[in-house]
Amino acid sequence: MKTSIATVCIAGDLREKLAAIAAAGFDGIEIFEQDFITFDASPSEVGAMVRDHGLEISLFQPFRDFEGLPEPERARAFDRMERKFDLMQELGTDLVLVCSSVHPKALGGIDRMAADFAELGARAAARGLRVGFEALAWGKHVWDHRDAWEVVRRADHPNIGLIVDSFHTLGRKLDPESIRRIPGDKIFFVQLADAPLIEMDLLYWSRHFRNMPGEGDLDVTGFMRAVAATGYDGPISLEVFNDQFRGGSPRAIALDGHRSLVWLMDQVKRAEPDIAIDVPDIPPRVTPEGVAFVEFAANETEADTLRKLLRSLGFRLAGRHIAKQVELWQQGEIRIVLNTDPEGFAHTSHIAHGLNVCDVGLAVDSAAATVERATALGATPFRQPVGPGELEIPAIRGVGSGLLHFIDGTSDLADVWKTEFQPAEEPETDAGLVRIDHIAQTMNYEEMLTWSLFYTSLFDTRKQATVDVVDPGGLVRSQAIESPDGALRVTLNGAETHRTFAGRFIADSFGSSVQHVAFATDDIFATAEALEKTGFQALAMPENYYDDLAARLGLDADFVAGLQAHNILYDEDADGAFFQIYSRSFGDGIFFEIVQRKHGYGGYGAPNAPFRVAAQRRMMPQPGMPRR
Ligand SMILES: O=C(O)c1ccc(O)c(O)c1
Ligand SMILES: [Mg+2]
Repeated sequence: MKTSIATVCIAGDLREKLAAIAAAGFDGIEIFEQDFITFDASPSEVGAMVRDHGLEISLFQPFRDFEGLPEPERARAFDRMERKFDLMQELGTDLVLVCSSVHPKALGGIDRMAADFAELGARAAARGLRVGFEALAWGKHVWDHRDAWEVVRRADHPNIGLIVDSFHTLGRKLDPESIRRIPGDKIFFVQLADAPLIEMDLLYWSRHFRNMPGEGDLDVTGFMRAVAATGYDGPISLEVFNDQFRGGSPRAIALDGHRSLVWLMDQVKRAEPDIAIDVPDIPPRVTPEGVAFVEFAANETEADTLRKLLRSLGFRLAGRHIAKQVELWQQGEIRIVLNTDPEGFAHTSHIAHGLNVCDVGLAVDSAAATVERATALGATPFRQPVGPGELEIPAIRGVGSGLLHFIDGTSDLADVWKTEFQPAEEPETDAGLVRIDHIAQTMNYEEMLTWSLFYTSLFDTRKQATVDVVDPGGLVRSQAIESPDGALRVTLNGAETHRTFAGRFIADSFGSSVQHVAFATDDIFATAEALEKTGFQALAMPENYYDDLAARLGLDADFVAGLQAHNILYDEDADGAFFQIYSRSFGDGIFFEIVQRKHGYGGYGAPNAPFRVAAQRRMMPQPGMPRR
């Protein structure tokens, strides 16, 4: 199955767009007329430029306000189309999209429109060209693909077909199943876009908020299943109008687009096993089993700070690497790897970002299958030289600057801690931290969709609704991505400005990455008491917070006093309760969190986030003042 993307989807001039589209692996493009007109080269030069990139022009679009016009506008529309036919022939494409009319003079009537298309079909056929009719969700008379299909059916011309666009169908809440009964050879082209569910004017929503399949809330998979069932075997093409994408990195957006199509067609193929769909077989979405380790890159001074902090959190040094300056710190099932080695990826990462989480290890069923799926989705596999006695652990580059390693239980990989580390013989210590609850990654707001698509396309995960966290320096949008059983929980935090605590972290560490790691305890008060003995310094929460908490949730005074005594933050949802303790931040604003989930609490303490952020900001060094 061929893939295509409309040139409107991404930033840059036509040349930059083509380079990015070709590099991402697409087969073709929809040339948006605007992109052609603004480019200073002849149609045949543009056609050659596209083909030089190994791409074909799968569609020329849009042609507006064609059908249903009275004379003399009708004759004018045909003349106009003849000029565009000339252009298409010079460009080297045989298909044009006509979108349903919004012309004030356009008349209704299926037969009138069908007659216009029948005549247009004859003119197109004379030149060996084809015309596809698309129902815009806000068309004057035609705004439903079923009506567009009826026009095409009655036009009854081999050179006239239907174009379906998931946004117009799903945005109008039309049932995509109605597409299943249309003959596949009468569908000339398929455009795909997703969008977040926001109540607003259809046209505005379409022109500014579309996103890649899987990035929004529409059932693009259901739409594409119905299309696939018709036997349609033409290109599947992205047509995404999005303000951020237009100003984003052409390469990154093109890669996201290609990834979304690979994900989509894999979903469709699995859901419709009886339909022959011409896409390669790839391993299924991976079920994460947990976070196997979190690795910090540090220099010696930073490593000392981190060691002290880890000890104060109840961790112990569990092992030293057989060959490298790498330590393993452990508590419960939590493994923190501290890498100060002067060579390798961690060192390079430290040079670029300073103290940072350079690597996250995930436990999966099959590490090899995970890398295979990730690679099919456009991720870059990672390798570095393996020393004697070391294992080759499958890895990829994550979306930020870090790595993701995959550890499975079926091979020697499960024994990596025994194979590569010598026990440190330190006495067992414990503050009751048992496992990693979640990992929080911070990025610029514009990168959030890239990250969420990365996780949701590779792993069996779902997105929670986005919440806004108000930082005194601006908004931070936060979205959780979770596997069904919670074994992997990642929160994505998109900073709009560099004045927020999260934004400052990105600026100071020169890139997006893990800003905090949350450890789970099964008894927050026991943990808090243990931490008092180990010298842990919690982030101090103000009295105002506790007064409000008591009032807001109607809590018992003794209970609130207990929370306050240990700087514990608290939240409740319909199911259960949530307790949080924060560490002070270190490095460029990294911190740890300790959480307890009671009775299936499903969130992340979003109501507490503004108060936590404010407390962290109070601890930040102010100009001319020492850090408190
Ligand atoms: O917003 C528009 O006008 C427009 C144009 C062409 C399309 O294919 C489309 O889906 C929307
Ligand atoms: Mg369209």
